[in-house]
Amino acid sequence: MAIVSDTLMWIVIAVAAVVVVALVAGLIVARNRRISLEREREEKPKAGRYQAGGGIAFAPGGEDAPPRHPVEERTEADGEPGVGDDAAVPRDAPRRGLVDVGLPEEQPLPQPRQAPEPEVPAAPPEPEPEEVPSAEGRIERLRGRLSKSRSALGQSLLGLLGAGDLDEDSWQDVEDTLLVADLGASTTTEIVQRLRAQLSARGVRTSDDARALLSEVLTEALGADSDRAVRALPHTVDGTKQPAVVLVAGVNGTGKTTTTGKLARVLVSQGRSVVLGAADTFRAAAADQLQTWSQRVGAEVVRGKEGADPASVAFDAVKRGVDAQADAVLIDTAGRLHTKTGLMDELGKVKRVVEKQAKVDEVLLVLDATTGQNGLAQARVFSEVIDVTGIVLTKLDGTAKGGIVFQVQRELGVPVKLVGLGEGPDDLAPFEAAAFVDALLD
Ligand SMILES: Nc1nc2c(ncn2[C@@H]2O[C@H](COP(=O)(O)OP(=O)(O)OP(=O)(O)O)[C@@H](O)[C@H]2O)c(=O)[nH]1
Repeated sequence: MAIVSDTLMWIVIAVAAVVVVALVAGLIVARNRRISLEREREEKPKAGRYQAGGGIAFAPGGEDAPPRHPVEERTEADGEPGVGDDAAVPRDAPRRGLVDVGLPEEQPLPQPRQAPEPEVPAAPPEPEPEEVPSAEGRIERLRGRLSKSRSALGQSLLGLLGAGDLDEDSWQDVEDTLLVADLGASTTTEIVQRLRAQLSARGVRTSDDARALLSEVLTEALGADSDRAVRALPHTVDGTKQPAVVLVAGVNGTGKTTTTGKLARVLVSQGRSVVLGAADTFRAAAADQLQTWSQRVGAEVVRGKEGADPASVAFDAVKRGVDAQADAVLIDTAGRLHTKTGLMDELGKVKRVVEKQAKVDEVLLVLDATTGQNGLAQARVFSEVIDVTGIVLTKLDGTAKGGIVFQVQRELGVPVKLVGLGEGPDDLAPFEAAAFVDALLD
């Protein structure tokens, strides 16, 4: 009897031990599973091979954060969710699911006024910013205005290349065409070499092929991806808003004042506040001309007495811009021959004096496209004195020498940022390599 009860007791103990072991093992497995799931969840966002396709878009701070998933801004037009979307309800679905939206806090109803407020004299109406055509519109204009350059460069090149196999004489003609259009010797040699290599490699036979090749080679020679943004927007220094300072320089009559006025017009039309500095104190008419522009576009102008030190006028303009928290200060300087050392020194001084209180963000050298090779000599000297950051090529509407763009950029390493296409207030366009080449070849 005792033996039977002992055996029973051992069986019970063994079963209990097996149950305890099974429970512990089960707990450990369950715990491990949970941990591994959490790890998986932690590691997901690393997305190892993810490569962003485009640059980060920035916007000025201080604005209300947009809703996290603004349905109306989703780009999927075909009902498929895009990258980054949650399981989006397609645009064309009859009903969207529930979306959490923030409700505006209850506002107290406006109380009727007890007593009429004292009358405040009405402020004079703000001058309406004049409407400025879009960049696309300007490029269209560029197409139209470049007719002369077109016949000189694009059409002759297309005629030559589209003719099929080229002999040495024909290549000589291609070279001459590029030289006549002011592309300069080194750019011409480089372009011809590339054309020769590609023409046979690609087996170019039709005029469409020739056009595509020419367009590619010329666009590349212009540096399609150069940074051509004009630094004319404000920035912050030690928490304080600083206007962008733009210095406009060049030889006499290239179009500095006109370009300064046109640029101010574009900025003001985009809601920017602009102070113009009339640092051309040689010619009273120049300051008057800038003042007229300022009235026309709704910008403030700072000018000195005739014959005043241009550096001090420029200094005052920047000071005014800083004090008034303007967005940009555009300083128009007097025309000067690059060969006159004294005048070039004076220009260097203007920049140095301005920099005592604010960095000069953009130094625009205005070149007259009709002056061809001479423009290059000017650009070199100006660049040495004031460290040019961008070129404005004016009067492209009246020249067959648009090719100077290639040379200036190549030799100075400074991008052409703007082009002048006429005397009108809207005849200033951004320079875009592909569009420019298109305009040459169309
Ligand atoms: N066709 C054409 N004319 C232009 C263009 N830009 C300026 N002009 C004209 O060129 C002339 C000289 O322009 P300004 O702006 O006075 O030149 P500036 O460089 O300020 O002259 P200075 O102060 O004397 O050195 C004016 O008649 C302008 O209307 C352009 O892109 N195309």
